[in-house]
Amino acid sequence: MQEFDIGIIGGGPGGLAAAYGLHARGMNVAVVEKDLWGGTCPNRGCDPKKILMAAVEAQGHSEALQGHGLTGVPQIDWSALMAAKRAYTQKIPSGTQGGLEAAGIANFHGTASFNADGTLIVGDEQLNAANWIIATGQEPRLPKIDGQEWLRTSNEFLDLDKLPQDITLMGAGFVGVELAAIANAAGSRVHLVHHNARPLRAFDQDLVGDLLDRLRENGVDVKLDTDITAVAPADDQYQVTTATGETWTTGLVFATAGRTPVLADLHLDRVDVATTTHGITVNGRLQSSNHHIFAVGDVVDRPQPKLTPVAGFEGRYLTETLTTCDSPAIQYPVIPAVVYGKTQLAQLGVPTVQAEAQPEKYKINDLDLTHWYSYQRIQDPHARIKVVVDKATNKIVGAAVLSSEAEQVINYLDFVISNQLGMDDINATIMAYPTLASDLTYFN
Ligand SMILES: Cc1cc2nc3c(=O)[nH]c(=O)nc-3n(C[C@H](O)[C@H](O)[C@H](O)COP(=O)(O)OP(=O)(O)OC[C@H]3O[C@@H](n4cnc5c(N)ncnc54)[C@H](O)[C@@H]3O)c2cc1C
Ligand SMILES: NC(=O)c1ccc[n+]([C@@H]2O[C@H](COP(=O)([O-])OP(=O)(O)OC[C@H]3O[C@@H](n4cnc5c(N)ncnc54)[C@H](O)[C@@H]3O)[C@@H](O)[C@H]2O)c1
Repeated sequence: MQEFDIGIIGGGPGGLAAAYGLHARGMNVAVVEKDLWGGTCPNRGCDPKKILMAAVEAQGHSEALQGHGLTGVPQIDWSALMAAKRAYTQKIPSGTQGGLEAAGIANFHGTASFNADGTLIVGDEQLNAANWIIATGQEPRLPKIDGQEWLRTSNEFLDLDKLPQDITLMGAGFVGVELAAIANAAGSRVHLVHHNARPLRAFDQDLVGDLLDRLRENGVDVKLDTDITAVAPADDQYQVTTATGETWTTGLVFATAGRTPVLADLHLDRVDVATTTHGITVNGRLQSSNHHIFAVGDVVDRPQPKLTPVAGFEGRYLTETLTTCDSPAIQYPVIPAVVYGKTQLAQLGVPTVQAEAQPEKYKINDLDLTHWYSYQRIQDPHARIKVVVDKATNKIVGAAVLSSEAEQVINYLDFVISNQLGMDDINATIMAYPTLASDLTYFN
């Protein structure tokens, strides 16, 4: 039996943030990982996806400048792009584990499960800790349809040796829309199929509509209100069937219909940890129904979006909580969300739908940016922002942005909102011109 102050299950962004923070505060910490050290984000999530997106973005910028100074649209060489991605991801697990070793943090590779006495089994090892942190993340959900066994997931997409000429994505959430943008840019015919009329439902629906229009213009077959009911092999391809009897043949079908918490191996029933279908139930201190077991990251049942910076924020919060008496409940700052692609959709702070419902409190500046200098310069085909302003303070409290530059604009606005800056503060700052940052002056 090995004894620790804190045992952390899951070596992704949430678990690692907690591990390094608690170790720095003098705690004797152990981390357990069953698969790839580093977790989803750097191995099969954000980072590999964004490497593929680099080529997508470059192609999008080149397309926009055809007839405006550039000729010839660059084509994506999938094998070379995948090699570039692998050159990055292959180093992640060993590099992450090496970092733990170098810091002197105990690490165990294997699947962790609890015993009824509250100790943890990892292969042949038995660990005991005063407190535990569960950071086991989420995994792709496979919808229950005929031929479920033929469905692939984002894990396989982000490591495909060869991209089929035709693919089908089942679900138009973050993952489905981003993979559609990548496959479309790389030359595949993409069917993006969503079961209801509200894809990316957490985002401003006008801007989601604009984004889907852009995908359609680029050749993506977007099907809303369409239920895929069966997938069956057909020669070396697959036949897809919908509830209305529509069928088509496609190279591969990917389930992009959401993710589900990774709990199965843990035997949480043995240690009285309450869960829902959305993950581990926690109080404001990220403490589960077992007061010695905490949870962070994607595996937590909470309303905040499941993103890497949120997992890291929670990990750092537990560093405080587990080393300080009477720490307050977690308070999240505003959280930016970005759907990447040639056209990016980003959102932050008070949602436009909430602002529309409270016209006495908020005004919305709905600005078509397409003809603004920053976007004309790069010939961005469609750029729009909705800025939510609190009428009482005249300060920006939220925004929804659609453009090829939305990821940058949303981070500038994050800085403005998080620091409660007003237009006077913005105008008092001299920013390099002409840049996206200097546009901030004109948003309110
Ligand atoms: C395709 C894709 C793209 C994404 N893009 C972005 C993006 O652009 N920006 C962004 O902010 N977020 C993005 N995300 C979300 C982001 O990856 C997650 O929010 C983040 O990884 C959550 O971190 P985590 O530590 O909670 O979980 P994870 O990173 O999932 O880590 C959990 C770890 O726990 C391990 N584990 C599970 N069970 C056990 C067990 N019993 N014993 C031991 N170990 C166990 C797992 O193997 C895993 O390594 C993306 C996700 C996907 C799938
Ligand atoms: N850029 C980013 O930051 C980024 C990228 C990818 C993932 N993520 C994170 O990972 C999480 C999971 O992403 P996701 O896209 O897997 O989930 P999601 O919940 O964002 O989207 C899944 C979508 O699939 C739909 N769906 C469910 N069942 C379906 C079915 N049978 N047929 C068709 N559609 C169906 C759902 O209505 C939903 O809109 C996100 O919520 C986000 O927090 C973030």
